[in-house]
Amino acid sequence: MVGIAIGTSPRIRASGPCFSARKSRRILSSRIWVGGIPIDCGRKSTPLRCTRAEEVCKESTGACISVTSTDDDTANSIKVRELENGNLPDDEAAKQGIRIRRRPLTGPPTHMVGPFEFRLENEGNTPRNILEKILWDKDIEVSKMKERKPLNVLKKALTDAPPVRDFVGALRASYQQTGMPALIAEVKKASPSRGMLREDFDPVKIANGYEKNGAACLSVLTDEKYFQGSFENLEAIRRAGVECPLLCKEFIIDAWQIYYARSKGADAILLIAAVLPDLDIKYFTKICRMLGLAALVEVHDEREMDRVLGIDGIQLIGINNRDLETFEVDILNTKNLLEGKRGEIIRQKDIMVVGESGLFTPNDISYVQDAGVKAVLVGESLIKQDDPGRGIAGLFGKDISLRV
Ligand SMILES: O=P(O)(O)OC[C@@H](O)[C@@H](O)c1c[nH]c2ccccc12
Repeated sequence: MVGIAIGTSPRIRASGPCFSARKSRRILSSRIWVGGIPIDCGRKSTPLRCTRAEEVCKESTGACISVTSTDDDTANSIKVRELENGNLPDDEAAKQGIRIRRRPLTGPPTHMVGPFEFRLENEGNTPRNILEKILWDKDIEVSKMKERKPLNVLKKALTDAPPVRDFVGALRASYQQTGMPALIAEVKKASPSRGMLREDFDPVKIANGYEKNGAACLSVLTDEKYFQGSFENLEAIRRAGVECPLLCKEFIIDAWQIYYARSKGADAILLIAAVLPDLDIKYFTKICRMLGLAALVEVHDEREMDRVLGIDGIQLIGINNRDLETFEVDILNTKNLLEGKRGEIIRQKDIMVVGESGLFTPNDISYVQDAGVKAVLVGESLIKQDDPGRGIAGLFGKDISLRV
């Protein structure tokens, strides 16, 4: 049985993962059990399992700890079960067809015991594919960032953020004016699937070139480790006076990241259905609405599309032609997912669909347009050109810039 305390109580007791905290609700130490062996993880917090209830708690406390009510209510008993078996969120995700595990089930493979580093690799702590690896690293990165800037501090910084721009409005306006899919042009230096895309990478220059040549919106990669992007790039582009609304291209797994993106000038964020269960998508889109941000909800297969179509209030769906687990690209995917009943629902709901990835030629653009997309997200084929901005006319087969 697990005893958990909240509010002014200083102690949290748990069987299984064990956390202790003091009044400030900052983690002092954590101990995990690996195969029955207790391992102290030191004073700094290791990534903790964060569930919906905790996100809500963190929203108000700005702290990252695993707490819940002492009341013996339903929420509490769910929480207790989570702590006991340690993998309820993944079970929930699995029911929705999500194969990606958000964190190593048995903790990270490396542990320090005294001066020695031990690597205990097993099925539960070895990522099964690149997407899983990215997310496990992201989880650690985000918990460190949150320690440095808790949510309550971050929220205050929002007042200094540049005003939000209408991302969906800009896409719709461009589509209407040009009769071609609106372009979200991506500022992307490298990717795990394609390696280095552009050595001489000047994000502001590239962004200006895109804007001048007819992009409706821009997408800026902010992940450093795998895409060599950064939040500095996002901020710099906004500060340089680029008017196109900006999508923060990040692996969002925590509400905190949405506030952070906004504080850095984002007008839209990406939510990946292959990673996020429905509850997260609902919760994150709610936060987006609160902050005035657009959410581009990305799907890759029929099941993800059906899940997302079942969620109210989604305005923007991206169909990724690239499978993020295998990196296979097939633009047929866009067509398949828009056929029949799904296409009808999308039209009824007036959802704007964005065709993403693997678009290189005017033929590709008309192919996805015929399939029903009203916007496209393009990175590689533009960024690799000598002049990425001027590459736009080549991609569309005509000049789509209407700006003087
Ligand atoms: O460079 P491409 O093939 O034109 O793809 C752009 C964009 O679709 C791709 O970067 C992307 C789509 N969804 C993502 C999720 C995470 C990182 C990157 C992506």
